[in-house]
Amino acid sequence: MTILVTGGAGYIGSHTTDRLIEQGTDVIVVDNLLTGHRAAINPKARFYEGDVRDRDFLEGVFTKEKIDGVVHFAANSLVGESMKDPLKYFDNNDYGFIVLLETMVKFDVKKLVFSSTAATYGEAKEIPITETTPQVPTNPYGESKLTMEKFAHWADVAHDLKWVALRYFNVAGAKSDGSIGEDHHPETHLIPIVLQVASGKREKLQIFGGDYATKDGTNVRDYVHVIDLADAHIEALNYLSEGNDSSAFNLGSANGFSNLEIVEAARKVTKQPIPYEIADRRPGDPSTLVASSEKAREVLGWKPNYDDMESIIATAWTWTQQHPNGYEK
Ligand SMILES: NC(=O)c1ccc[n+]([C@@H]2O[C@H](COP(=O)([O-])OP(=O)(O)OC[C@H]3O[C@@H](n4cnc5c(N)ncnc54)[C@H](O)[C@@H]3O)[C@@H](O)[C@H]2O)c1
Ligand SMILES: O=c1ccn([C@@H]2O[C@H](COP(=O)(O)OP(=O)(O)O[C@H]3O[C@H](CO)[C@@H](O)[C@H](O)[C@H]3O)[C@@H](O)[C@H]2O)c(=O)[nH]1
Repeated sequence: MTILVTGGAGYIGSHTTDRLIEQGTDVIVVDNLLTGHRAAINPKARFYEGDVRDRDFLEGVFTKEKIDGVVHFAANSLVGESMKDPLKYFDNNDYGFIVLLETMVKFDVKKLVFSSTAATYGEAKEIPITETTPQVPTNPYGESKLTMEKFAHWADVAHDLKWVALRYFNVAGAKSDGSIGEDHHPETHLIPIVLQVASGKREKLQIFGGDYATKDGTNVRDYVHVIDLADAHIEALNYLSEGNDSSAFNLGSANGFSNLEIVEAARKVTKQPIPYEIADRRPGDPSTLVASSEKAREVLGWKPNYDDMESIIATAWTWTQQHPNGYEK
C-alpha cells in the first residue's frame, strides 16, 4: 500500500510517517516546510516539497505516484494565531483541503484520514466530550477544521470518498528514542515551553489565565501521546480498507490535566523548579477539553499505551535534552 502523508515533516506527521514505515507501508510525504523540518522525515519516505494548495504540484505528485490513500496533516493549527489572522486559517486549512479533495476525486483515490481537533467543540456543555457533543468552535482554527469535516461529508455523498476525521485532543511527547520530536518556531504549546523553562532556555512560564471555572483556575486539557496518535491513523486506514463508512473519532485519554498540574508533573520528571507566573487569559481558549475516546477504542480497536502524564512528558524531555535546538544543527 502506498500512502500520501501531507504535512509529514511536521510534529504529528513525522511520527505517523515513521510508524507507517516501521509497519512496512510505502510512504510519500508532501510538505511545504513552513513549520515542518526536512530532517524529521524518515529517509525511507519519498519527499515532495510543495504546497497542497498548488494544484499543479499536487496533481504532479498524484500522476507520478500510485496513491492508495491519504493521511492529511498539512494545516495551520494555533488557536491564538487564528484569533489574530483568521483568513490565513481558512485559506490554508479549508482551501488546501478543497484542492486535496478535488485531486483525490480526479485520481480516483477513495481513502482519506485527516486531522480534526478538540477545538471544533469549543466550550463544551458536557465533559467528557463525545463525538455527538455539539461542535461550536470558539476560535477560527476550530471553525476551519469543522468546515473540513463538512466538506469531507459532501465529498463522500457525491463522490463516495470515504474518510475518517480524527479529533485529537492535546498531543504531546516524542518517539521514545528521542530521534524525532516537537519543534515549532515560535513554540506556543504548553509542554515544550515548560520543558524549555526546565532546560534553562526560558526564564519562566506564563500561565494564561488563573480564574477559569476549573479545579485550580487554570485551563484543563486532555493529553495524548504522539505515538499512540500515530497508531490511530494506521488503525483508521485499516478501518477504511475494510470498507467501513466515513466517521469521526475523538482521540484523548479521558483524563483532564490543569496547566498547573502539567507544571507539577514536569517538575517531577525533570527535577527542575520551573518557575511560572499567572498571566492574562489567551483569547479563544476554552476552559476545559476532555475527551471520551470510547468510540475509537470500540470501533478502531485503538489502545493507547501511554496512560500517565509523567511518562508522556518523559519522552518529550528525552527529545529536548538530546536536541536542545530542535532540528537545527
Ligand atoms: N499538535 C496538536 O496538539 C494538535 C491537536 C489537534 C489537531 N492537530 C492537527 O494535527 C495536524 C498536525 O499538527 P502538528 O502539531 O504536527 O503541526 P505542524 O505545524 O508541526 O505540522 C504541520 C505540517 O504541515 C506543513 N504544511 C502546512 N501547510 C501546508 C501546505 N499548505 N502545504 C504543504 N504542507 C503544509 C507544515 O510545514 C508542517 O510540516 C494539523 O492539521 C493540526 O491542526 C494538532
Ligand atoms: O505558554 C503557554 C502556552 C500555553 N498555555 C496554556 O496551555 C494550555 C494548552 O495550550 P496549547 O499547548 O497551546 O494547546 P491548545 O491551545 O489547547 O491547542 C492544542 O490542542 C488542540 C486540541 O485540544 C489542537 O487543536 C491545537 O492544534 C493544539 O495547538 C492552554 O490552556 C494555554 O492557554 C499557557 O498557559 N502558557
